[in-house]
Amino acid sequence: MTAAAVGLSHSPLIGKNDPDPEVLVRVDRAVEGAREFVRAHDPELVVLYAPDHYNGFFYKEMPPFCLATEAHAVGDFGTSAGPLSVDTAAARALARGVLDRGVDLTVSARMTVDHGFAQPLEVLFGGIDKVPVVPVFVNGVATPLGPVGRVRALGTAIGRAAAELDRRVLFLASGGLSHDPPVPVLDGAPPRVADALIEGRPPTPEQRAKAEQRVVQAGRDYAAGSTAMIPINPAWDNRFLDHVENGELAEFDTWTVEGMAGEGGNSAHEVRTWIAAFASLAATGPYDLVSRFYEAVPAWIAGFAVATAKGR
Ligand SMILES: O=C(O)/C=C/c1cccc(O)c1O
Ligand SMILES: [Fe+2]
Repeated sequence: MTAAAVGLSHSPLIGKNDPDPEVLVRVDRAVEGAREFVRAHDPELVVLYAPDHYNGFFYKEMPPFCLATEAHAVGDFGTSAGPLSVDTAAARALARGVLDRGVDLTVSARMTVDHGFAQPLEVLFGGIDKVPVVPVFVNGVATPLGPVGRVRALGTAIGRAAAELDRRVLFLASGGLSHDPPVPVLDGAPPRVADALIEGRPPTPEQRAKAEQRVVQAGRDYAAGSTAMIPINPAWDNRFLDHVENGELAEFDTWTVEGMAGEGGNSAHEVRTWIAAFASLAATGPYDLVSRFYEAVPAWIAGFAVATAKGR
């Protein structure tokens, strides 16, 4: 089996609240490098690990992970709406393989996903329906969260199961690194907000537009430094990338939920997608990092990273 991995930060503020042109040039160059890497790998299957931001998963039932045998995107923040081209047979095989290896997994036969899934597919493949994909939701937003070691176990089990498919696979992670966007929190939320987070009633277009405008404004405030949000933490982000580069994934088992939020902000847990993807690649054999890019981009509320790796 030939396997590769890409880690890619997402931000719904890309194109809506952009940083200085020289930052954009550096990011674009890194993203184009990832596109070339993916083109050269020419994956027959993409296993996409991404979080959700209360568009598909709600507190009525909030699984730590969920693998989809079918999925459609809501089209938030201007990303595409509609079905992803899920490889249902491969998804079922991976779900079976994960459960057989003793890792509990929720399966969805109709998963709703947001920009966390749609953006990396658009950026790397030109659309949400261009490549056979198995979407895997990894909760990185809605506390309480379990130990990071369980994410690594999930990624390892998926990697081993994927190896049995005997296809060229790309493990793709969407999210992170350090960042603290104004995603609502259930704890202490006013009853109307709590009800929305629990029940997940679809917002009206007006409600969605208002919520998205709030995030855009937060990006402006973050960039201006006039905010109480936890700052982007380049030292923490680079420590994270060092461990990924060196294949020291077991190190993340010692990281705590509280420590990660304290150092990297409440959405730093999105790095769980990276841990899952690189654990999947590591489960197929030793890997080498091919490229690594990092830049703190407050306008996007993102410790923005792009990394590519392939099995030896
Ligand atoms: O409000 C949301 O749905 C998400 C916002 C956001 C902002 C910046 C970086 C991210 O990873 C996000 O999900
Ligand atoms: Fe996010």
